[in-house]
Amino acid sequence: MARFKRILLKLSGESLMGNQGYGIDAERLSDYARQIKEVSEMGVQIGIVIGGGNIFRGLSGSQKGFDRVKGDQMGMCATVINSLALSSALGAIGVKNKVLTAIRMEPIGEFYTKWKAIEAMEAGQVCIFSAGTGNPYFTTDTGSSLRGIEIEADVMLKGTRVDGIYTADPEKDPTATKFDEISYKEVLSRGLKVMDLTAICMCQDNNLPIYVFNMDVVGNLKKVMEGEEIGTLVHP
Ligand SMILES: Nc1ncnc2c1ncn2[C@@H]1O[C@H](COP(=O)(O)OP(=O)(O)OP(=O)(O)O)[C@@H](O)[C@H]1O
Ligand SMILES: O=c1ccn([C@@H]2O[C@H](COP(=O)(O)O)[C@@H](O)[C@H]2O)c(=O)[nH]1
Repeated sequence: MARFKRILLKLSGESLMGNQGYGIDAERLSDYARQIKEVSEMGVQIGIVIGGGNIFRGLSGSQKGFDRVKGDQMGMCATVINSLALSSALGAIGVKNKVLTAIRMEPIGEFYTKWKAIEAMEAGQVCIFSAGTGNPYFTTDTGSSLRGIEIEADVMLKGTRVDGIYTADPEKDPTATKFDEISYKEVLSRGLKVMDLTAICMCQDNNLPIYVFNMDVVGNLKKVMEGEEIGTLVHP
């Protein structure tokens, strides 16, 4: 029996690079697809948002002279590329799925509405929400909180490359210690940077719990759904 009925899974674009340092690592992509299949077979309704950090981020672009809005539009297109890659990997192993886009771009994906997404998820299809919120100056973390709230997910699972939230960035500070659970308020007051603050605030305001875990370890997504405490829960 799965711990949650409907989830919003946020996947890291950066993690999709695997060890190759750029683009999409085929092995990492198929590991993600197999993990998603396992959970879909448990009867869980799944919505997914995938980042674009392996391809382009508007903020880094603007530091190199790109117009910020155009840079963010490039970043949103990057999330569409990753979404199509994930859709293809899921399709290859028999997982029915649908790419929905926050910006009209048929026939690449259908234009997102909450009702289309819910209908598809209830019919057993995995929904991949691409192009973030459709607006510049946001990130896919915020896109995830937005879609998670809209589709009335039970939880937003942030599948990343660290195994939870720490007192400081564990990739930079080896003395950082992990929280098993933490309140939204404390994430905000400590300025913890595992997710952007807009996303945390939206989840707080709309009572959407967040669970941060390491998606790069195969089998972890199923463990989370089975109730194993392998990450960090953010709640009121
Ligand atoms: N206090 C903290 N606890 C845990 N992780 C932290 C913390 N502060 C910063 N981080 C960093 O947050 C990162 C989150 O990475 P992730 O790639 O999932 O984010 P992202 O920027 O949303 O990626 P993308 O944009 O590519 O989707 C981790 O790599 C981790 O090093
Ligand atoms: O709602 C959104 C979501 C994303 N963007 C742009 O895309 C990139 C990639 O997303 P990440 O969350 O950083 O992986 C982001 O940096 C923005 O430039 C956006 O503009 N609006």
